[in-house]
Amino acid sequence: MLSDHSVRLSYLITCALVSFLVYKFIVHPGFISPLARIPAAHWSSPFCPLWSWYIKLYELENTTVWTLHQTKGSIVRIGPTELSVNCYEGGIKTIYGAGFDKPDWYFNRFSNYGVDTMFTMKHSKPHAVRKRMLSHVYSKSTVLASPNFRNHAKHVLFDRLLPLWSKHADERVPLDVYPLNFASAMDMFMGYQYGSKTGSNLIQDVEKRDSFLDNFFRPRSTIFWTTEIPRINFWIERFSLKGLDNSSSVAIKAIEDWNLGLLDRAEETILNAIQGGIEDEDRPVVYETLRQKISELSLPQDKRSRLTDDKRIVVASDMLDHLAAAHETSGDTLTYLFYELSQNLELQSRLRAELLSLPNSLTFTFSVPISTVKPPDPKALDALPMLDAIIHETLRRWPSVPGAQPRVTPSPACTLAGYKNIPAGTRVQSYAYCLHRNADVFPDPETWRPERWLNASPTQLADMRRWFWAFSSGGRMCIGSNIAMFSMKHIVAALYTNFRTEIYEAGDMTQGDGFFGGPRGKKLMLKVERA
Ligand code: HEM
Repeated sequence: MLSDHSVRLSYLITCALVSFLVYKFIVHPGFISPLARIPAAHWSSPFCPLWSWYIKLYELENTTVWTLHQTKGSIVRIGPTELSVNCYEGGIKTIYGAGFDKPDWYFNRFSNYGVDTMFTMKHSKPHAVRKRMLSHVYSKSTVLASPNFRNHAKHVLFDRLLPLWSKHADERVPLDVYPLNFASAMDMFMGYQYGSKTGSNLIQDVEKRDSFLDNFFRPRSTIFWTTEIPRINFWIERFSLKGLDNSSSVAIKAIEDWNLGLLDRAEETILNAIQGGIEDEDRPVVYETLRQKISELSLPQDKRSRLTDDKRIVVASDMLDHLAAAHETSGDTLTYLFYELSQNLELQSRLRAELLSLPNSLTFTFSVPISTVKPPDPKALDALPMLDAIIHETLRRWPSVPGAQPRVTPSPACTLAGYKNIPAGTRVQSYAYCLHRNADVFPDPETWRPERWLNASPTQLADMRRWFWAFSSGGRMCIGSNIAMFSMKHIVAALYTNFRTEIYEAGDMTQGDGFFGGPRGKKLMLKVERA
């Protein structure tokens, strides 16, 4: 039998515990925390993350958060310690401009081989070291002046892409550009990354393309669990239940192994180059740069040294991240661009006139040997206003990374969107999907209208540039934005110099609601005609 004392003590302990829990999980987050003043997305948001998990799991996040910003203002509390911020001053300028750290979310979702990439690094100091290694190779001046890129782009366009489109035009067979655009973006990028010989040829090798895309997209079905609630997956794996989806692990492993194979071939190219030299086109520009910086070799004396295993994996992890970043984002952008342009023949004619005004236009015929083709001056191509406006408008209306880019507030507390004392450790995020729909900056935001970039006053244009967030902003903004823009410009210029397109059959073109945002229907069949 328990004594009266023990009963009273147990009673007191229970009361204290309940009071503590009520205070910690209800009173403090709902009424005392500085976050309590911020409009809540849902009545439960201050107390538990279930609502936030729900909109993510069911792929409703971007659209729901945008609806909330329209009614509740530029800052909304999505979960107990999770905020969405949709403004420039006190918003993206503070969060991303000041370089708030990244949460584990990035490592959980984007690390390769179990090691960090530049993209997944949490803290700004190690990130800055890695970024310094790569910023030169991805700078606009380097990309525009690169003999590798110039020769490789000519090869991809004139040997692979234009002949394929010509065949569809001549035989009047509709072309599904959805998978092809991933291939075009990938082939363009990987020549710069690993060299023309080692890089992919997914435009022509359809079997490899299908297998790569299947492996690449398969883990998406479990991405919510592995990134938002990784502990659940961890415990399931621990109890030998094989994780939530074993086929995802198999797919990830296949891609990681493929990338290691490419990396080893690029390594051989560098080691062999000491004897025979190396063609510009075959130089693995990005790989060679990072390999050299990571291994701290001082070429050419140490050119024969191989990377140690741990350094090889560090380089491989970043290389895989870059090729993944390059093909999906640019592929989706090209698909939406073709979708919009194919509904506007008049704009196609204006674009074609601009492209044909280049001193060396990208005109293609089967009878002209590729060795005699002189591609346009990179700076002249880059400066074409209509081409630039069409790509910018596509990235605005259909940003291929529309979703949340989470960061963690620093210590001491900060002010966001006019709300003071936001505690350290709060997850804060903005969405290109929402920023790009600000009607004060982009009137009639749902309409794809490239002219808005051409006709804006200098003040409007400055405002549009501040709110244009397709590549993010600040120290963690996309390092590949220049090569992405330049690759897409080459592809669009080559195709619309030579062809006219109309939609033959489109799948559901509604944008996927996640971090990435490709068309849900995964199909865009075009009718292609010679211009
Ligand atoms: C249309 C094409 C592209 C778009 C729209 C795009 C968009 C973005 C965005 C929004 C971010 C920031 C994401 C975040 O912080 O959550 C980012 C980061 C990044 N992107 Fe891209 N990207 C594109 C192409 C590329 C290409 C071609 C590369 C190849 C190098 C690349 C490599 C990266 C890397 C390495 C980061 C991480 C940067 C860092 O943390 O410092 N991206 N990209």
